[in-house]
Parts: sequence; C-alpha cells; structure tokens
Amino acid sequence: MTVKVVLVGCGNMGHAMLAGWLKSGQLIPSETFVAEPNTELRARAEKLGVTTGASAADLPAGTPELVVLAVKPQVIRDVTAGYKHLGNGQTSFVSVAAGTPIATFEEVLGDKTPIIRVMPNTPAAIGKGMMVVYANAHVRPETKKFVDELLAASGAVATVDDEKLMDAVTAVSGSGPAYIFHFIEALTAAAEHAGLPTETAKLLAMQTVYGAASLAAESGEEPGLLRQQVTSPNGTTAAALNVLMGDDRLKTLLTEAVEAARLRSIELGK
Ligand SMILES: NC(=O)c1ccc[n+]([C@@H]2O[C@H](COP(=O)([O-])OP(=O)(O)OC[C@H]3O[C@@H](n4cnc5c(N)ncnc54)[C@H](O)[C@@H]3O)[C@@H](O)[C@H]2O)c1
Ligand code: PRO
Repeated sequence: MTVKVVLVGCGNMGHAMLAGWLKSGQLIPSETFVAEPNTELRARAEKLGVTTGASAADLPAGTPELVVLAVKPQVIRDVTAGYKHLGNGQTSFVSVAAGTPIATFEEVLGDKTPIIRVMPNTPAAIGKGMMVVYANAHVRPETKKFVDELLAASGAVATVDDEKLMDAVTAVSGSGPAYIFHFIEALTAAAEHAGLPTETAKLLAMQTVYGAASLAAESGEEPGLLRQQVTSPNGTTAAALNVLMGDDRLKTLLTEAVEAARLRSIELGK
C-alpha cells in the first residue's frame, strides 16, 4: 500500500491537524499513515480510521507525496533522519516545529528536498486554526497548492516570504491561543472576585471572548471601532479601559510576552 501522506507525531498538534483534514475530506484515511511511538496516541489516531505504526521502520513501501513532521523541536533532527531515504526525491516534507529552520532539514534530508514550514495552532482541530506557511525553492507549485488546500481544511492560511518571520508568527498565532485561554481564566477569576458564582463567571468570560472575536471577524470592522461602540463616555467600559490602556499597560505586557516567545523560538532553532 502506498500512502499519500505520512504524519510523524500524533500528539496535540498532529492530532488536531489530522482530525481537521479527515473531517473535511481533504484526506481520506486509506491514504494516510501515522507514525507515533505512544500506544495510546496511536489508538486515538486509529479511531480516525488511519493506519499507524510506531516509527519510520513501519512505513509502508512506496513514496508518499508528503511527510508531515509534528514532533518536538528537541527531537526533530533525529526523528527526521529516519526519513532520510525519502530526501532529495519526489516526497515533500512539512514541518510544524517551532524554531527549527529549513536549513536543519536540508542538512538531514539533502539540499534538493522540497521543505515547507507551517506554523499552525490548536483551533485547527475545529477548522478555526491559523496556519502560516514558508516554503523553500524546491517546492513545486502543485505541491504548494496541495498543502495550502490541506491546511485550508483546518482554518485560515497565510504565507510569509522571509523565513525569519516564522519566529514572530510562532509567537503570535502559534502560541496565541494559550494567551487567550489565559485571558479567559483571568476574566473568570475577576468575575468571581466581583461576586459571581464560578459557573456563571466561566460562562460570562468564555461567551464574551467568543462573541467579541466572532463579531470582530464577521463584521469586518476595525477592533478599535468595535471597542468604541461598547464604550459610553465616562461609563463603565471607560473605567475599565483606563486600567487596561493607561500607560499602554496591556499593550506593553503583550509586546513583552510576544517578544519572549519570539526569542525562545529562535533559541529552539539552534
Ligand atoms: N501544541 C501547539 O499548540 C503547537 C502549535 C504550533 C506548532 N507546534 C509544534 O508542533 C510540534 C508538536 O508539538 P505538540 O504540542 O503536538 O507536542 P506533543 O508532545 O503533544 O506531540 C509530539 C508527538 O511526537 C511523538 N513522537 C516522539 N518521537 C517520535 C518519533 N520518533 N516518531 C513519531 N512520533 C514521535 C510523541 O510521542 C508525541 O505524541 C512541536 O514541534 C511544536 O513546536 C505545536
Ligand atoms: N506551542 C509550541 C510551543 O509552545 C509552539 C507554538 C505553540 O513551543
């Protein structure tokens, strides 16, 4: 059996993307092979109908169109070496690892290998991810189109033409869902502090973030204008925004957080 797509690593991100691809029909289970050493995670992948194995040694014979590497940056060089025999050939490689540059894959797989870096995020699991793509010069237009279509099943797709920007992308949309989840936690805690019961506090915080993000996305209005529409002169919102926006407090905090993530992404790539 020759498979079209091999997914290497079916943890948080690998499984989120795989679920999206299969759900949308962009991939069918019989075209897909998952390599994952963890037995429980392999069983979870098998529930989606795909064939699995523990490592590269279990790969079916033949030449896959795409190998998607979704393992941790700390092990990606060693794991990629297991697929070296597919380098410099017809197989294209996609890496979703934070930091790891194309040059690392070219060293391991050969410098004629088509390699695409993608920075996804976990909302990909429900088709609402943000996927950002950077491809090397060996990626054929039809492969780039196939990968873009595959990724579109998981959410919005954007391309950058300077690989260095992938560190900033990682810091904003790759890690970003965690910032928003923390914002929900913090707003819940603030709601409880204001006297609301825990369940009500959770509901209000989550639905407010969901509703505001949906309104921003669907109305197409600038977030600043939407903010003004909530803010009555000298009203309650103005009182809260004085706390968040005074001295650019929240903006400064987020800028520091994104910079910390960007620098860590650069470090992970070394
Ligand atoms: N989690 C996120 O939100 C997110 C977002 C964007 C990018 N990423 C990137 O995705 C990659 C995976 O992150 P994650 O959060 O899914 O980690 P994870 O630990 O959940 O998944 C990694 C998986 O790789 C498996 N693995 C280890 N060695 C392997 C091997 N030799 N062959 C096949 N599989 C092997 C592990 O068993 C594990 O299930 C990382 O490089 C990370 O930078 C993650
Ligand atoms: N998760 C990975 C990390 O935290 C990369 C982006 C999101 O390193």
